[in-house]
Amino acid sequence: MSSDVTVKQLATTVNIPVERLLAQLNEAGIQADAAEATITEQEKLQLLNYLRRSSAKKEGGEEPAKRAAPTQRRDAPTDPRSRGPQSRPSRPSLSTRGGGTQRGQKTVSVEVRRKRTQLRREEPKAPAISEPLPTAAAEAPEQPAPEPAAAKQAPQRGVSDEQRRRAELEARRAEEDARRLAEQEEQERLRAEEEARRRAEDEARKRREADVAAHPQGMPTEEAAAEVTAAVGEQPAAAEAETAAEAEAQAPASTEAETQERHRKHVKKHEERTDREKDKPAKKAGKKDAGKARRAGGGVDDDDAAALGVISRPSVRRRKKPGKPQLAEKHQFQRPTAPVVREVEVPESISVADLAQRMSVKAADLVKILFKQGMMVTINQMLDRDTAMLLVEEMGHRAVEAKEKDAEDSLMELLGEETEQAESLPRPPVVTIMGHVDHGKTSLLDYIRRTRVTAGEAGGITQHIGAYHVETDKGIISFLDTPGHAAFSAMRARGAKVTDIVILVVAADDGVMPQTIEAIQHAKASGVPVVVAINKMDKPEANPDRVLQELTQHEVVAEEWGGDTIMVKVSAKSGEGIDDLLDAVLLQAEVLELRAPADSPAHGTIVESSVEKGRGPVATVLVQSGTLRQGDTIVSGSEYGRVRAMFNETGQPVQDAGPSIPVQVLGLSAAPNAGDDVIAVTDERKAREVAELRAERDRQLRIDQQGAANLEQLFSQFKEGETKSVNIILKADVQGSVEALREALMKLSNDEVKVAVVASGVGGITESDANLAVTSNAILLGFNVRADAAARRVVESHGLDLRYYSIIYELIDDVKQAISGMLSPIVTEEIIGLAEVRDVFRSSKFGAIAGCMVVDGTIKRNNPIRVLRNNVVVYEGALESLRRYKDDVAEVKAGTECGIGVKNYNDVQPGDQIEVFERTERAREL
Ligand SMILES: Nc1nc2c(ncn2[C@@H]2O[C@H](COP(=O)(O)OP(=O)(O)OP(=O)(O)O)[C@@H](O)[C@H]2O)c(=O)[nH]1
Repeated sequence: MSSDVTVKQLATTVNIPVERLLAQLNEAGIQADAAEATITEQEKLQLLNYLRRSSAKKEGGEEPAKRAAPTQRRDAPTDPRSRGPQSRPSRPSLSTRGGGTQRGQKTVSVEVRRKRTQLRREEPKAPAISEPLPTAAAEAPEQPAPEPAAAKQAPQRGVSDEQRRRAELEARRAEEDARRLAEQEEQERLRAEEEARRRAEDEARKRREADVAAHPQGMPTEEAAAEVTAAVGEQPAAAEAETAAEAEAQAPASTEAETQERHRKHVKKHEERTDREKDKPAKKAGKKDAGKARRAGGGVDDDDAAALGVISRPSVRRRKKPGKPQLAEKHQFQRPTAPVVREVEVPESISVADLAQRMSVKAADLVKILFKQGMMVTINQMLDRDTAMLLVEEMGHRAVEAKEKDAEDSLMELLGEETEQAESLPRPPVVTIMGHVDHGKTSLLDYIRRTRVTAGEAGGITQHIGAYHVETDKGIISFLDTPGHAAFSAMRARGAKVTDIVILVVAADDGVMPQTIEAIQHAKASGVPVVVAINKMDKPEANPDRVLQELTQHEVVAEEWGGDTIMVKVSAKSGEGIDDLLDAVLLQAEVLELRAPADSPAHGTIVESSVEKGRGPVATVLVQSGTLRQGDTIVSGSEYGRVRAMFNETGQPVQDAGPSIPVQVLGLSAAPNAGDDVIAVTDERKAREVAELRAERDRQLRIDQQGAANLEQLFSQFKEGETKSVNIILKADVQGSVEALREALMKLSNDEVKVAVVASGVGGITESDANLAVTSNAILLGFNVRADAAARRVVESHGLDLRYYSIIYELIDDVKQAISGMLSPIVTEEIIGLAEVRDVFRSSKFGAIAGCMVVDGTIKRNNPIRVLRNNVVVYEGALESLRRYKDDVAEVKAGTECGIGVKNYNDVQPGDQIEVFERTERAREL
């Protein structure tokens, strides 16, 4: 076969214009001026050499021979035609193409080849493929043909790179998924392992598939581009095909090896994690399994899918799942930006946890805050109200004192419910008689009682129990047996609204007098209707019209004068008009429509009480609603008890008493006060609880109102001549001091003021001393001794006056000056901190350092101190050093450890206390 071709044929073969080929031939020194000119094989080679030289010059001016070697070496593994001298045309082909604007493309192609070369470690078939080289060289002029192909391959290679990256990304994501899933397959470990293995296999297969899918598309295309770019002519096609096939076989092989390695690592990691984390909920794992299965099947994560613009079914499901979190995010977004200020109700005492809950914060946060403030607390520790309120304010909320719903409240609530439920029936009126002195109140009450109260069989003598009831033809009336508005207003002041109707007694011979007016005012202020009894009508000087007229001036207008007040002319002496009066009262009661339930627990008021010899506490109870029965447990004020017996106003025992009926009750723990309420309760324990609560409240009230024995108060009272004795309880460190002080104090007594040392002794002030001070209204004086914690509690709760002294003169002088009312400005000592010595360290440099725990207040570096041993002062001085760890500090708060060095005192012992105090002076106010 002749290798000679015409220029046209060659131009067609290499796909360049004939003119351009002719120009190149001419430049190469080959005579060819027409398309039909024949080009010999020799001329072809000549052209090829020319083109190669030309390319070399353009690329760097190097000689082709010099440059050939590296080119060959580089190309050798991939391009079989580069082997041997014939392979050189491959470079000129590039050069030819690379001239001018084509250069960039050429460079890209070379890079691709190199890349592929790196992937292919072996080139066993290179010699075989090199066979067509001469042909390839001969075909050199045909190089322009690959140009478009190469140009097209560039984006293709880009796509293949993208695919490879994606495949790798997939692999990585699959691994990540596997890891996440593995973490959540705890309780179903075996199954999870099995499944993970299966999934890992799936992934590996998928990755292989992905790689295979990526490489066959990418590599051969890329390879073809490289081959086409490198080779010229059609002959290399077979070799190229082989190379491509080889690449196909090779590249996945290496990728697969890597994949398998990754897979092995992944499975191992997964198993380790699975073993490590077994305690997560199986449910979660199950859910994740489902997701895993989906992902394994889909092979593409949602993110990938999104990146690829693909929405797979699993991804749709996964998108659905975060629905709630999305909502939550929405809420979060809408969360108010301003701090939420809560109104926090703070009871007397509250645990840290409860307080945190009321503020909707973590208990641990409160513990932290308290810790910063020097309080070491646990979440279950109870905080007092003051601390809790400060804490609430600290957290930015508003603290309000909680209104405690105590036993009393709940009892009253229960009573209210029961009263409401019971049927309300008409009840008798309760009457109080008021009027001016000597207008005949007592006489009237006595007359009614004497004539109306059915006397008991035993002696027929009516009892004075503070109230009685009478039975008339028209109904029952109860009278409170303590006349006068003072008693009435006293009851009112105690909140007892007992009276329904007031009988205002006005002596017909005396008319309206000052107390008559007061009575009118009291009755009106209370909204209680008045029935006027114009008394002493039997007297000749009686002038009822004058009474009517005077009453009118005080807006009490008789019916006959156009008003609404019933006025009855009576005589307590003769009994005239008494029935009319009772009728009038019942008529008024009718108007008032008085009703109360009878079938419910009793609720009433104490009218009178006393302690009688042989009977114990006796109380007259006016039942206001319900029925009081013998055997009932009642609570009255701060007393309680079981109704042992009940008597009526004639002294006869009764079993029960309904609304508006007064009875005398035996069985209370002590005599309650007039005006105290009486409540029947079903449970004695509850009665006691309420009574104790009230007793405590009363006690506190008394303390608040009166205060306890106070030196300043006593001394100020001396001036007013109200107090004639000063009671003192004296405790000192040694007997000598006690005696000396006692004697000195006794000498202070004079004719006007008596100083009484109620008790004295050696040692700290104890709880018993403090209690004695309470009962004897005494002042506590400690000389070189201190009160213990229990004593301090009593002192605080009763507001006792407790003073500490270290100098006898000062103590005596204080009392003396106080007595003489010449107290100079008061120098008070306030103990601001107390530390307990836990351990003592000896240092040659610092002497004895006491390792302390601050138990109360704050230890301040510059304040004076005292060292106490068993509550007795053993040293007074100053601090040498105050340290926290190695730092010198100015102060240390309660609950914190510190190191204390006492100036000039090295005898500190574990168990000692170091108190830090502050002296303040203030002017006396007398
Ligand atoms: N003639 C006459 N004297 C009466 C009548 N009522 C009371 N007295 C007399 O008036 C005096 C005072 O009567 P009391 O019943 O003590 O009057 P009181 O309002 O209770 O007086 P105090 O308890 O001091 O507030 C007594 O001497 C009675 O005897 C009456 O209706 N007619």
